[in-house]
Amino acid sequence: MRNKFTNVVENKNEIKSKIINLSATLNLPKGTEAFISDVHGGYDRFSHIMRSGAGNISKKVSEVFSGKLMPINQMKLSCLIYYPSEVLKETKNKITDADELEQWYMDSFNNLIEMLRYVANKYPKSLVQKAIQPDFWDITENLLMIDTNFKDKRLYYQGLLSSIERLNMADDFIIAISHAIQRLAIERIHIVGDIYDRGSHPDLVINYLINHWQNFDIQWGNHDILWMGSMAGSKLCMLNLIRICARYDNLKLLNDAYDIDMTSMIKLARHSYRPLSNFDPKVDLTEISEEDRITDNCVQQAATIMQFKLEGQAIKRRPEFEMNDRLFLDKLSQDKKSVKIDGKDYPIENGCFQLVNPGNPYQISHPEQVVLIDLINQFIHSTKLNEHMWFMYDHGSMYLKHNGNLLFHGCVPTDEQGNFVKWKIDGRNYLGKDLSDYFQIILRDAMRHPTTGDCFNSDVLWYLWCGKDSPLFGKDKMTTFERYFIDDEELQKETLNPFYKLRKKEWYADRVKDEFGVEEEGHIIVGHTPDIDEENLPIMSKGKIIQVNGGRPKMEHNGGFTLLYDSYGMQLLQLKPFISLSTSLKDLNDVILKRKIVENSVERKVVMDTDRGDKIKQQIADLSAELND
Ligand SMILES: O=P(O)(O)OC[C@H]1O[C@](O)(COP(=O)(O)O)[C@@H](O)[C@@H]1O
Ligand SMILES: [Mn+2]
Repeated sequence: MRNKFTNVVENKNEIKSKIINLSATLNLPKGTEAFISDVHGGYDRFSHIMRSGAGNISKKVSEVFSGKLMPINQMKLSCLIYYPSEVLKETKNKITDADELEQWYMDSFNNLIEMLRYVANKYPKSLVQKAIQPDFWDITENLLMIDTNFKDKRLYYQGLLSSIERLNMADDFIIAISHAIQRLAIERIHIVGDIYDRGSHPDLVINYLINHWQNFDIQWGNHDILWMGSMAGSKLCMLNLIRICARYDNLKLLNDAYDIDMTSMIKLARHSYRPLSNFDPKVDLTEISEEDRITDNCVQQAATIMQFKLEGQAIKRRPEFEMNDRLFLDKLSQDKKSVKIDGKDYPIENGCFQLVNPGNPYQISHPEQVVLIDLINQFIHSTKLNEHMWFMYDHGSMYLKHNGNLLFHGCVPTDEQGNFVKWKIDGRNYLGKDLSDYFQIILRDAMRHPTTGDCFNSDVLWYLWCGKDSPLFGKDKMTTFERYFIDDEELQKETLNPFYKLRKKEWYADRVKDEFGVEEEGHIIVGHTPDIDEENLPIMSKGKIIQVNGGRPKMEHNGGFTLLYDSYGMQLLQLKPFISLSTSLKDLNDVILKRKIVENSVERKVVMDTDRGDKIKQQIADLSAELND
């Protein structure tokens, strides 16, 4: 008969076994973290990086199969893991002989299970189970546990595999195992900003994260702010966003992904503007229709002019932003063919100021106002946009401290001497960490209370996009006007904040680390600036600051840099440029061009040394206290 005493003992045993499991987890090797940034809507490339475990899968394949598989077959196995459905389809087309195909399935099963066993050994069983499609868990668990060195077990193992084939589950099983390997190859993914703009599918990047990754975080980039700000009702964020969408032939994205109907804008643009060469979309013009080119071109003009008008109003409303040098519409000559800057006249190339009223140049015309109201209301109310932007908010921050490292997209605004710059706003000075915290509070408030009026929050979010003391922008000015209309490189130049020179100095890196409370061994990991060359190497101040970046789409020499941080240390990976999925499959293209060790751990790092380890230790302490009650 059960009594109270038996229950207490059982309960205590349960607590004890939890403590034992948690303590064992503390000694597992630290999981691999991947840092990537500046995705810029390039979904295919992003998915290619994710599927390859940011380069970690081919590394692990070679660890497991060196000496057993030829390099070309290792590469084939990696590709099967990255793109199981595509490779399966291609293989079935290529191999027509039934026995040969069966052999291929057998080899693939064996190799995949071996890989799964290898990547799973860092995780407790519960996490491995989470990574595997539920209906395949039982079989997978059995296959993982079997030691094929024993003859009986080998027969059992082969039996399982042939039943999978016989029951026509082979393809689904291969796909499920490959996905599980993809997931387990990286424990946590950090996206160091700029998921949005320029590329055509930031929405798919977010959907991918929603569906695939439990473990990731986002540090917002300047471009992400445009999207979150638009949802919060900032018309300036929205106009910049629309201008960039038109500039990269992505207007369709607004309708397809976010149900935002651009008809009113397109009508106004096509009615009031004629195509001009400086507004042609920045894509291969032979790949888009003439209709789309004209629409992109005219919408870009309409959005640009409305942007300059509303910017003028904001600059005048907020003298504390110190952006008077961004006022141009009141400096146009009467015929609008030149502009006076610092007392000098510059000819305007391809002007489009027909909707600018010389008597009141920053005034929005009535037809423009109608379009603005229509669009901003759609942005605020788009269900999908709200879902994605809250997702960005909930998983994101201005900066993050994780496992001893500090992550942010841009910079800490600094003067030439290395002192953090004070930004005076609302009667207070903010600098360094406080400045970033301040922007985060404003963003949260703005998103919670969307409003289309010319409010303070919206103005601050626009400043975060392009103001000189914005930690996400990190440049002295955004020369959009000059770059569209004035053929003068000097005027078009945007100068980086001194942070970017100083970050090569160790003393300065230490100053930033101190400001954010980062420990001695910690690193600072940033994104944002894509220009990597001899002058600007990605590993700075003896590895204290590391630059990751997605590179520019289709750049031939630079596919960007990602960083892996595993139990053995940190490695910076230079990626091959991503051309397209079909090229990668055809050429069996891996992602990595070069690897560079940033740091080797003296001792292999284990979960105990990580933030997750701290949480587990706390859980153990709580359970132990319960035991002693
Ligand atoms: O490449 P585009 O479309 O001309 O955009 C250039 C603008 O983008 C910016 O570089 C900001 O974008 P990034 O954050 O990707 O650098 C501005 O400084 C610049 O004015
Ligand atoms: Mn950026």
